[in-house]
Amino acid sequence: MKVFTAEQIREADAHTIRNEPVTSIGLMERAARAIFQWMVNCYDPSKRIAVVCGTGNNGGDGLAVSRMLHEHGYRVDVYVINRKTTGSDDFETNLNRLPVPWKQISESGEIPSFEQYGLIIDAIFGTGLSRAAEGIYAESIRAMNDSSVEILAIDLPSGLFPDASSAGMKVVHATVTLTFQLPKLALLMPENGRCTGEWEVLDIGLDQDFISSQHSPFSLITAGLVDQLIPARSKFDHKGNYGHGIIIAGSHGKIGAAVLAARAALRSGIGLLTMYIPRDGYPILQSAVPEAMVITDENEHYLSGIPDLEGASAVGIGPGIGRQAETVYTLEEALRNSNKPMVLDADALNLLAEHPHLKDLVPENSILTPHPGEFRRLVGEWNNDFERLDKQRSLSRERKWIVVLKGSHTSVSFPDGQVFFNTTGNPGMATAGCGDVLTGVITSILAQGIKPTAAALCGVYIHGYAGDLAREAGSEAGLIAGDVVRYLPHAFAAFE
Ligand SMILES: NC(=O)C1=CN([C@@H]2O[C@H](COP(=O)(O)OP(=O)(O)OC[C@H]3O[C@@H](n4cnc5c(N)ncnc54)[C@H](O)[C@@H]3O)[C@@H](O)[C@H]2O)[C@@H](O)CC1
Ligand SMILES: Nc1ncnc2c1ncn2[C@@H]1O[C@H](COP(=O)(O)OP(=O)(O)O)[C@@H](O)[C@H]1O
Ligand SMILES: [K+]
Repeated sequence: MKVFTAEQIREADAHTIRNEPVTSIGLMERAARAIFQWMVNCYDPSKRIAVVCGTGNNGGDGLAVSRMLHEHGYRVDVYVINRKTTGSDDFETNLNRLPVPWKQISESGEIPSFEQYGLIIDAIFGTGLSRAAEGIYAESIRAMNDSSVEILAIDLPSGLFPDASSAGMKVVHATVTLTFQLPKLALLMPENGRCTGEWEVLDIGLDQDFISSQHSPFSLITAGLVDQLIPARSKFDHKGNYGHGIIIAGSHGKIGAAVLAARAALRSGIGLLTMYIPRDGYPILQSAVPEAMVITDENEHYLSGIPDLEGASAVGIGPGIGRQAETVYTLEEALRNSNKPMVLDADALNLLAEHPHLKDLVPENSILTPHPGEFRRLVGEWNNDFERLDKQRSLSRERKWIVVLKGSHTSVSFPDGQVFFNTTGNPGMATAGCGDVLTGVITSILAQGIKPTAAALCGVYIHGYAGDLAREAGSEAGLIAGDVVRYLPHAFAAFE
């Protein structure tokens, strides 16, 4: 699924109106109906609802939803902010159709007490926001946020720019955002998490051919996409068909990282797995993961040498390796000896940041999986998440790397400038070791002969999906990295 800019959404609206054909007010009615139907499934009519509208088309949506709610027995109070001049045509039409009286919120008047309501619908601004909300708009937003009432935002939380940073601006803190047809970039940015709440995309029937014809560098990773990319196994296959991966991991006190990566790799379909670890990890790894072969470094506590990488179909390096001076040699030699894309994670990335000359040795199309802290060490500071996204895309373009920037909606950037945002995963995965599991999953899929771009997308999606299944079976707080491994088979089952 593509992510569109506000401009592209406007064009898709206009194209649909011209070509379907449907009137502009007809399309607004459809959008409002989609919101209304979603609400009917979630809220019963006992909830008293405040609908706060601007005077553009987002406000028009709010008025149409108010009418539908009223007709179905919901108690709605409609507020319009600052109707000094006339609103958009469709706003005015819907104001005339409104079967209940409405109240004005003006610069000179009072802001209603929202505490009396069970729900606030935010229809002040959508994709048409042209500057920061100020004056009575900002005050209304503040009053909505200060109330303890749930807020449902239509299309976007008001005050949020769809395609640029809104850091420091007054923005509605929605509990849920129902956005039309396609997601907007702002919904994917961690800095906006407090404003967007949970969000969902509602189909309003915009022209699919037009949407397909439009280029966007941004997309979501969906189950449908993963289904197309993930390899099927066939009846006469043997383990030689599924690759031989080598994972270089662990140091004294962090052998668990190697165990997690190994278990995850084996649970992700790899044919053969060799783990390269410091010597004192040998009994732990062999007993914890008997399915893996183990080669040990001559050093007891940390890595200082390098295994033979000849014959490996993929190499992953980094989980728990630490930053010992001798381990720089391990990384450097692994990079020098690998003639194909690798997976680099954790301290391998920190060592790259500390020894920048090593960056030139990283094979093209390698997959780097930094969390934001590791990413900062690689590229420096950023002022907001849009700038962070620019830095990620630049790093991918300049170095020809696939960068997997981890977090909620992990972003996967390709050397050609494309970025895919993940749709699986949950805050329960913000716990030690989940990154090591991801390294195991991606290395495993890469070892099976899948292109690095596809391996990164499938790995990220399935890792998050396994985390979601683990949450379903337990809870967010109780989730540990081992649970993600445990649910990997169930996650893969969805694609067999
Ligand atoms: N036919 C269409 O184009 C459809 C549009 N839809 C709705 O229309 C919305 C976009 O509508 P609009 O383009 O009218 O824009 P909005 O309703 O988002 O808001 C723009 C209006 O607010 C004013 N404005 C912008 N920033 C302001 C600020 N900081 N302070 C004060 N006033 C400000 C603008 O001058 C304009 O009048 C979408 O988000 C969606 O909710 C949906 O009804 C689907 C169909
Ligand atoms: N709030 C969240 N929502 C979705 N996924 C998350 C969230 N927090 C963490 N994750 C996922 O969990 C993993 C954590 O990786 P990382 O921070 O490297 O952990 P560690 O270094 O402890 O192994 C990443 O894949 C990340 O995308
Ligand atoms: K809104």
